Amino acid sequence: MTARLLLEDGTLFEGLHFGASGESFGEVVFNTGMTGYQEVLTDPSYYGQMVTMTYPLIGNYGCTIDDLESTRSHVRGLIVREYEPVPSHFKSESSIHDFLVREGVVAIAGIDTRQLTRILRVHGTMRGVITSLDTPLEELKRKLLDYTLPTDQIAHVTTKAAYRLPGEGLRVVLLDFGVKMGVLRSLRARGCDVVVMPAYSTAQEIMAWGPRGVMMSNGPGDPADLPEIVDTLRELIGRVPIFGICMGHQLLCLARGAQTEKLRFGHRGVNHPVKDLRTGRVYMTSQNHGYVVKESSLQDTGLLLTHINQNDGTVEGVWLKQESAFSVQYHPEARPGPDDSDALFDEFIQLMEQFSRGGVAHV
Ligand SMILES: NC(=O)CC[C@H](N)C(=O)O
Repeated sequence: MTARLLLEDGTLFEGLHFGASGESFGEVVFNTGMTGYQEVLTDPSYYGQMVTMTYPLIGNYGCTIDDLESTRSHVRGLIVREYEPVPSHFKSESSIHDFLVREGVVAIAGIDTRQLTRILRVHGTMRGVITSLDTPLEELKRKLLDYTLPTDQIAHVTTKAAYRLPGEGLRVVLLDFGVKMGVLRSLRARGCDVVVMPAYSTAQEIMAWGPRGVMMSNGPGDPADLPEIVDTLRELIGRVPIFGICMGHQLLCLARGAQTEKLRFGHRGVNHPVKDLRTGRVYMTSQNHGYVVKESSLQDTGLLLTHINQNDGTVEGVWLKQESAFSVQYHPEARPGPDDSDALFDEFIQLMEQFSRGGVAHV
């Protein structure tokens, strides 16, 4: 069975169909991880995107409940060089094909993913459509040009109601913009009493839980589309320690008056080198973002630049010392990816403890 991938610049790839049948539109992005396809498929930050994996063989170790980053898949499509229908791993519970069928994700294999990635690197991420149907090419082109990328992604992935994951340790409110299980796991591994709250919770609702700290999660879409959340954050900064990851980092910076912009092709993969400017150490990090904080806009915001990307020099972390808030553009929860930066969660715990010793009232 064949499938086609059409890009908005008119490039057409013909390949083999696998996964769910149908026609699916989204923003085409690439991920450079050798492994981690299931975490990518279930990371809510990919909501509305179609992902091509640059590693040429996908599906060889199958799928397992242990590798889920949320309860379902959020990508609009998967594009691979070769997919393996018969997985080989002791933990595998299903093939990637069966997983994609269950999740309704249309996929295409057998195309030159290096060529596709080069197109995206040169011209930037763009809209695309994967189809297993016989739609005439001209009609497909028209439909693709009519397709607009969503702007309300967070509404689709945030929790509808607050819920608590009880723990013996410090209470943390986690603002859910599309949280990955890895972030929750990292907090719970440190005993935190986690309250997960909807993205649009007010500062009053958040502080009513008496949190010792607020964690702001990863999430899909453009942070500049979320002015109400930025206003809420502005109210929280300085009242309670804050730790932001990826979308959470971008929102913290916006709340201090910095700006974000879209990268041409983003950072998605598990081997992005990041330098901690405070120590000079370089860490391998897991990343998934298309937007970035503009370094020039950090001036006069009080945000201290703490981390930069070694590949392109972009902002990877900031610190608000007086206000006990910090954030990183990358993923210390490392799902998938290296856990070099796991200690950031310990820093958050220390920050919350210090803040309490400072005797500052939370509410
Ligand atoms: N993983 C994330 O939180 C991504 C943040 C934002 N959606 C971006 O693409 O930059």
